[in-house]
Amino acid sequence: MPEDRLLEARHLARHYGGREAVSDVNLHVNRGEVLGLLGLNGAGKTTTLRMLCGTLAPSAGEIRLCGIDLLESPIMAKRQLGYLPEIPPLYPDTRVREYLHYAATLRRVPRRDRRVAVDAALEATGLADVAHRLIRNLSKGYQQRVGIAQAVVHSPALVVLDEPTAGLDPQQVQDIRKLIQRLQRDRAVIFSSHILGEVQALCDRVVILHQGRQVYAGAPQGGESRVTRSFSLRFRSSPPLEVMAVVPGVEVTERLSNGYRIEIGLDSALDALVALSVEEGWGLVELTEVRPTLEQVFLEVTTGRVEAA
Ligand SMILES: Nc1ncnc2c1ncn2[C@@H]1O[C@H](COP(=O)(O)OP(=O)(O)OP(=O)(O)O)[C@@H](O)[C@H]1O
Repeated sequence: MPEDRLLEARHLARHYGGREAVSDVNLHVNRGEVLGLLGLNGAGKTTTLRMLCGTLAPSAGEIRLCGIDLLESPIMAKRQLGYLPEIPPLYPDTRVREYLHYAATLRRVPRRDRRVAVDAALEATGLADVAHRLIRNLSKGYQQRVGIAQAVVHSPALVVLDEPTAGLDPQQVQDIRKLIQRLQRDRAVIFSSHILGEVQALCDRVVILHQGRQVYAGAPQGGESRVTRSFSLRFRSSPPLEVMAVVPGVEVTERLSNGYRIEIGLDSALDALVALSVEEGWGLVELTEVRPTLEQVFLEVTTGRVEAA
């Protein structure tokens, strides 16, 4: 495993009763990176993040945090990460500094280091001016910052944030996004969102989950690692749709002038199609891979609609 790899999860799965909520999710994040987990409500984001953080046991799969196996050495592995759940674990009747001091104690920061650790977390999250205030009296945006401060008070290498901007007003959303970018500098961040633009703006890499399955892993611009690949084909003498539709492993998704746009699962299907074209004398003049944008991938998997690239 590369030295800078702070988290690696392989073949993660989780069932609730007999129902599969997450299946065969593989992801990693390196130091200095932000990884975005994108998906609609119910896609499996929270279930995945809870498994990564050791608060929910996977039904299958393995997780390594800074090289430490989470299932074999949970206490040591969990020291490496900070976690902000979807509902921040705040005590509204405590003051910000008092609460962070408590969080540092829970995180086993040595007593002599706690004041410095709390000051650093207050500073990093822009809370120094409200350190003496009751959490109950803070705005939702500031309460979310307190939630992030408790996740970083023990200086973890990896920070996991579950929908950190949900329910905030546009200004508060901007503030939290800037904060995520600052956190990334000397550690790694994983956060979940159902907002495509947010993930594109903040992330180095994106994983899209849909109905518990990983349907995309790659760059925020899109164009990589899809389960199926898309090609446009043009012919001198285009075969009829009925003929194209029965080529094994090839799915026609759009009719083009003198050709088709197709989806294939395996490269062998493409080889077979090219061979057939030669055999039948269709005169294949163009074969181009169509690399969809992240927006197209997201739309396609969430609505079942294929948009022209
Ligand atoms: N404790 C549970 N028991 C049974 N089913 C659950 C449980 N937790 C989640 N699920 C189901 O598992 C699926 C994935 O849920 P999960 O909360 O991980 O999705 P999500 O992408 O985080 O959605 P949201 O954005 O709404 O939180 C959903 O169908 C959900 O109803």
